[in-house]
Amino acid sequence: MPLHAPRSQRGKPAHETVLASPGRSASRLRNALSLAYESAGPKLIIYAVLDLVSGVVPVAVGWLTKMALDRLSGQAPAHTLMAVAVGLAAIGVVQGVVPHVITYLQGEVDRATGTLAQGRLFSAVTRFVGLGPFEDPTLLDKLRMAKQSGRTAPGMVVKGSLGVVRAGITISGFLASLIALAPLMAAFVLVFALPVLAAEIVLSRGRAHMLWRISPRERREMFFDHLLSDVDAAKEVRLFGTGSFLLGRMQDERRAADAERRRVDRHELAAQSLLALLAALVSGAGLVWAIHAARFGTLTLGDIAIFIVAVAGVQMSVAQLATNLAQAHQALVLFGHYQEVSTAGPDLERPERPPTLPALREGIELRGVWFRYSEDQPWILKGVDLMIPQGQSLALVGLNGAGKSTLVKLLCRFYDPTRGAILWDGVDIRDVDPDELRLRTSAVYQDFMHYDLTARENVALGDLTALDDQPRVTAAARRAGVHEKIADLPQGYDTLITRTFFGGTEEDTAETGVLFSGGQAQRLALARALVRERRDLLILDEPSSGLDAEAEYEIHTRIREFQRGRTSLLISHRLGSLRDADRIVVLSEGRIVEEGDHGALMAQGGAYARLFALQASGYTGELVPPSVEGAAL
Ligand SMILES: Nc1ncnc2c1ncn2[C@@H]1O[C@H](COP(=O)(O)OP(=O)(O)OP(=O)(O)O)[C@@H](O)[C@H]1O
Repeated sequence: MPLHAPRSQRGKPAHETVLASPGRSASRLRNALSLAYESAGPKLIIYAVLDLVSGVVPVAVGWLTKMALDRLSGQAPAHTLMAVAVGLAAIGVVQGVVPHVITYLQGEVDRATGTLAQGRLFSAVTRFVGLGPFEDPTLLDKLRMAKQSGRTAPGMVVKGSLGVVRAGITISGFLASLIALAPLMAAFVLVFALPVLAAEIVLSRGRAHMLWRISPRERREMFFDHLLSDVDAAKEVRLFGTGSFLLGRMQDERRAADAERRRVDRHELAAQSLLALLAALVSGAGLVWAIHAARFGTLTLGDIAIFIVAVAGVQMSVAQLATNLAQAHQALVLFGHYQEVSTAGPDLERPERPPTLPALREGIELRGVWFRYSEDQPWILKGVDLMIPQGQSLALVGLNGAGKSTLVKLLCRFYDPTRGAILWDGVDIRDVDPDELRLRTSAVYQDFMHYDLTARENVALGDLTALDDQPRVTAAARRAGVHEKIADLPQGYDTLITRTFFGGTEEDTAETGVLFSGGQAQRLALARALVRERRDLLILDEPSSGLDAEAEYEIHTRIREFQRGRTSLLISHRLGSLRDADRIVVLSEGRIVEEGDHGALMAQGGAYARLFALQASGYTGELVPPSVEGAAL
């Protein structure tokens, strides 16, 4: 079952998924512990043994203290006093050293599990075939929590579970001591312990519930936080003076989330104060009884000492057990998000035994393709039939929002058509391995990426086999018209194209990283697509929108040469750059309304001709007939 909620359900808080059933908690506990064992086996075992042994220490201290007092007060033979003192001193050493060793081992276990968990989480995220999961708010919340908790939750589960067992050992030791001294008191303390545990579990569930409820607010807060500190947003924020407005929105989100946190904190304050009061009453009553019993000689001085230590020890350990239980429970809930994301099935069907995808021979066909982003959203493509023949260049023209980029996303299988099919030489692309499909495709997207990496890496990310192949990287950069610019940089292709961070070497200076202009960054993105040589399909979605006229002309000439004999799909609002395409297709409101080459479409005098004339008039200054001016696609 796909992890992300159907789009029709998006935005609904999934509270029911937050609180795990006992069965689910047990399976999460098993998985968290096995993750910790897998990543830090021997260290985990030593950590567990030391942690559990430290649960016996308070009981041993109680008994040794009783023995020392009984010997000192003459209520027991004094010849073993020195042995008791040595025992107490030895335990003091253990109490002094072991916690530090435990803290170190705990850190080691946390680091090892965190690294393994992070690897698994992001492997799962990169396994998503399409873009749908990244647009699903429920999944984004889970992912955010999984990212936070993947690093810490397994360690917290281990710590919490060990804490529960350790507290259990201490409680059992003290209860056994109390049973030996005063069985009624033992029963009294035990009966008191149960509601404390129950209350802590209820409180912990309430906190987990609250954390899930406020997570959309935290996500919005992070969004405003990003806007207020992001260099790209800084220009508009300053020019439009939106800083205080955005800050206000950010703080509104925080205040609303804080109100929820405060409500839960107050519940916890009230409940825990009540429990502490009850604890004080129980131990007070116990103390009165013990002193009374000592006056009548029923208890020795040592008995009173161990009695006081045992009552306090049981109460403290019950509180610790409850806290550890609550922590482990919270960690298990968070671990649940991690587990859900990291074990999520594919978002789009992957065929089990896909046939190998041969090189394109005939062409790619869109057959009756209908598409909408979700059931509650309008149709974007409405029955598109289109052939992209092998070896030909096809240009796609249309007004903003016509569906051009959507069609490109379907060709790359980022989404599946809602109806109809896309066929690669007659084979439905849903039946082939998406990775193979993408290996045969190259693209520059309208919203192209810039990586805060070196110039070489920015180009070679298009095909990692080119990372150490300078001639290929240079050839791609030349085709994209960015080679000269890179060659002039302080470290050439090894220059970081960012000022965000440096490479970490001692030679780093302020000159090490440089910033590229928008057009130069676009050329890098183009080089990245062009380094993917010998691909069957090249998609260029507005590849020159940020280029100056000279660069645009030059690059389109080079692209044309590069494209010759290749299958390509080109999208541009600058119609002049498309006129040499073998075929031009006009998309309007999700339907193909015209197609042909430039000459045929101009002769037809339809939407394309009107749009072309309108654009040309901007350059020639010729008047455009009213029919053209009012034209819409
Ligand atoms: N991820 C998405 N989820 C929901 N709707 C979307 C998504 N992406 C695009 N749309 C919608 O699909 C429609 C077509 O968008 P698309 O980007 O395909 O248009 P386009 O023809 O490429 O436009 P432009 O020329 O402005 O780039 C738009 O109305 C847009 O709002």
